[in-house]
Amino acid sequence: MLLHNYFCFKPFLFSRRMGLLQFLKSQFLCHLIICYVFLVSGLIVNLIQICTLPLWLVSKQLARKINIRLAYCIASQMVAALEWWSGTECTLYTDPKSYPLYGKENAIVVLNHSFEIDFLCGWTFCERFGVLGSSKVLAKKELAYVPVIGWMWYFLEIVFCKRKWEEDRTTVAQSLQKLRDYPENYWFLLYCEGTRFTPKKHQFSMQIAESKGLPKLKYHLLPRTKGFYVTVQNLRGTAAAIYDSTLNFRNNEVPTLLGILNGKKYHADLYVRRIPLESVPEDEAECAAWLHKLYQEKDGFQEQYAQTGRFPGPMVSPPRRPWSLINWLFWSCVVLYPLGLLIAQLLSSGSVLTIAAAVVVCSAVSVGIRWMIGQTEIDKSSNYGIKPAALNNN
Ligand SMILES: CC/C=C\C/C=C\C/C=C\C/C=C\C/C=C\C/C=C\CCC(=O)SCCNC(=O)CCNC(=O)[C@H](O)C(C)(C)COP(=O)(O)OP(=O)(O)OC[C@H]1O[C@@H](n2cnc3c(N)ncnc32)[C@H](O)[C@@H]1OP(=O)(O)O
Ligand SMILES: CCCCCCCCCCCCCCCCCC(=O)OC[C@@H](O)COP(=O)(O)O
Repeated sequence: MLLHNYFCFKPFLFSRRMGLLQFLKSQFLCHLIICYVFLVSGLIVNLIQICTLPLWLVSKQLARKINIRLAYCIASQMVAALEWWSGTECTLYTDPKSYPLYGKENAIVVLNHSFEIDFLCGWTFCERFGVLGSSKVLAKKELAYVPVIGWMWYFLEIVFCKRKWEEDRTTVAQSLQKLRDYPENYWFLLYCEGTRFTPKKHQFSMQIAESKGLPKLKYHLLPRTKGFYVTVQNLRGTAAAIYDSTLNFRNNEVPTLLGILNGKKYHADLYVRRIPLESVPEDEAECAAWLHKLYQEKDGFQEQYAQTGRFPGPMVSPPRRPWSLINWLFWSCVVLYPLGLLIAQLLSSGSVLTIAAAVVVCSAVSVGIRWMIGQTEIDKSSNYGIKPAALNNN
């Protein structure tokens, strides 16, 4: 019961209308198994990643390629939860001429930051275009300490920022420079809004827009331009294009990671415009103005979505691939078999103390996973964007 409460699941009554599969998907035991597989396999992968450290000295490119595959083992489990467990559908609106280039070039992705699972939908598109293991992001430093994902990112050369420009201006540029000779195609994700959308942050950022004489945005926070400028400047000649991406969900749904774990099916729509990198101005002020204009256009696309339920342009649904599921099944076999043996041994031992110790460990793991899921929740979002930078409590 205690474990159940940690996951805040709604009280559940089996109704005839609900299929057996849906019933199973809502069961705490299933969630526990999925989370156990994710956590234990993730920690094993983290350990293997540490073992690749000496290889970096001998062959950096080989070490990177191995780490791309190891990162895939972790990230694709979350993608499998979205596309195979919850059955969430992902539709792409894009120009058919750009479509063949996706996954075949390095690109900087500019995405709105309004949903708890926007990063997971991003990952799902990465998976479908074959760049999941190598995908990158400009992430807040706090995420580097999240077990499994944050630790994996260290080996993937993810670019971290403190969201304090005085400190970030050199570290971010240095990290970006290192990506210039990356051996495989990657998408570099940039949430220019810098934090997740909340009404309070929106109100605050629109005051800033007003003070700068910029038009107000209805669906976005005012974009931060410095990270965008430094990314474009440092990846010029390496990244071919900006993928201006605007995400929304059908039926005004508010998707969550807990919803995905509960097997809830959502429908994501992503509008992507491919903009050649050469068309982004080199001058800093012009580049900032270019980004502000981009966000005004993005706001227009969201308005159109709100009015009509669709984005401009033709629709395609890039097919889901079996690899994320195969990867999950592989890791399940690896980590569930020893667990089964351990449980059988525990029960046959009949020792109350050992069984109590197992329950305590199990509860601790549940609390740990619940904390990790909490990192994705908007109501636990930082104060960034509602206070002067000096007072930020990230
Ligand atoms: C075909 C398919 C296509 C696409 C598929 C989609 C996606 C897939 C791609 C890849 C997937 C990869 C990975 C995904 C996995 C996981 C990702 C998960 C999470 C990570 C996300 C984060 O951590 S977001 C937070 C960190 N990132 C950022 O903050 C980036 C943006 N920020 C910046 O660029 C900042 O400039 C900075 C961080 C570099 C520096 O921060 P600082 O606070 O010092 O900022 P500034 O100096 O810029 O701030 C002051 C200026 O900002 C103006 N402003 C606007 N609003 C405010 C406000 N509310 N408060 C204060 N100031 C504000 C202000 O006026 C200043 O303006 P100036 O004109 O003076 O610059
Ligand atoms: C297989 C499925 C297993 C499911 C259970 C496992 C749960 C693991 C959860 C791992 C979470 C990792 C966090 C990565 C991404 C968080 C993205 C995010 O949205 O970060 C917020 C920042 O952008 C801005 O921060 P704020 O200033 O809004 O604060």
